[in-house]
Amino acid sequence: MANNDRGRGGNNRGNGRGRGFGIRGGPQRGSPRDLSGGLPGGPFTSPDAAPKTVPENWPSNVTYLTTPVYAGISQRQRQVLQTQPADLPGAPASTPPLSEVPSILRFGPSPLVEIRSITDPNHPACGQRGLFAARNLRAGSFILPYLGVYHRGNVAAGRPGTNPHNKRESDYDLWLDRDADVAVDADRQGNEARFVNDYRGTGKPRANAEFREVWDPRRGERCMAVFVLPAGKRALLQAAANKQNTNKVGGIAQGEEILVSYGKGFWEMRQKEAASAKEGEAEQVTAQAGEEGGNGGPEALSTVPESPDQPEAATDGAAPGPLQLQSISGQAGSLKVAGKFPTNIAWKQ
Ligand SMILES: C[S@@+](CC[C@H](N)C(=O)[O-])C[C@H]1O[C@@H](n2cnc3c(N)ncnc32)[C@H](O)[C@@H]1O
Repeated sequence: MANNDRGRGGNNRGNGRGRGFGIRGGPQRGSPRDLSGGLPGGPFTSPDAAPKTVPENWPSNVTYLTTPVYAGISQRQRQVLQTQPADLPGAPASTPPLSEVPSILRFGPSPLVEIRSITDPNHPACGQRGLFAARNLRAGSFILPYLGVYHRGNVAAGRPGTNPHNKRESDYDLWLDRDADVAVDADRQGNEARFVNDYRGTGKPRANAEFREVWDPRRGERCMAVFVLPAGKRALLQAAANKQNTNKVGGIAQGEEILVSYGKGFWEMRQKEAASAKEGEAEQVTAQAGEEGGNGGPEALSTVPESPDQPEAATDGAAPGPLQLQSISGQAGSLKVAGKFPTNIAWKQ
């Protein structure tokens, strides 16, 4: 965690905000941009069916949230979250206001996404769940907030079991504000956003979505959210040259999996964990072999995952650039580094 420098870093206030999302000189409070996914009338105004209280395929052992839960964060931290970064003491004058979630966004299951079980044996998260687009989602549009338990981020850093809100390490813990030491953990309580997988190993060359910090005017508070990545410059230029409608460039097609980049630090930490697990197992095998007179054999180690190749996400069809989380926006987030390296991993790239 401590060495994961993605997300809201120590000095990224006003640094790169607005890139790729069109908020430069953009929305003021009370005048949110259209982030509604590009559907006529917006997806939030015309629910398809009677409101559901829990999304389809929601796991019974996880509490479904429609607003965040707060655990162990101070009044001061809460105040920071209830302040636009531009209004924080010391923020550069150029800091733009955060984009706002659509003010008509309803609380509860999102009509834009579906949680699906992953059954494709080639998918590295096979046997788990993933998040899929239930409709065509326009490039750059807001998908849904990332809800969970707001907690002190560094309490559990490197010390599993020390975080009062969650005694186990979490694979769902996202930095909300590193400076204020607040993270959001959706391990046991969360919404559909907790099912967003990383693109690595899925066969997709890059992410099609990202975590981004936003302002929620319904609650007067900042939160993390999942956005469709903006269309790449090259694709836009290409479309313009072909006299195509540039509004239709990029985006996520209905039925496609929504994939982000968790950040290099997340996977690096898992590689380290896997390596030390491998060492630990090797030592155990050697010890057992000594005790039993056997040789342990390579099968004893076969469940330890191979080290993944980690291609960097590019922001468009152009040559791969720096990690997507950095290149798109200073508001982008990454999963905190905690938890175990997935044992079912099958990296193909
Ligand atoms: C935030 S959760 C994503 C949802 C998860 N698949 C589920 O069903 O709950 C993060 C975990 O999903 C798995 N995962 C996500 N993307 C992956 C990928 N590209 N390769 C391998 N495992 C992945 C890993 O176990 C990771 O710790």
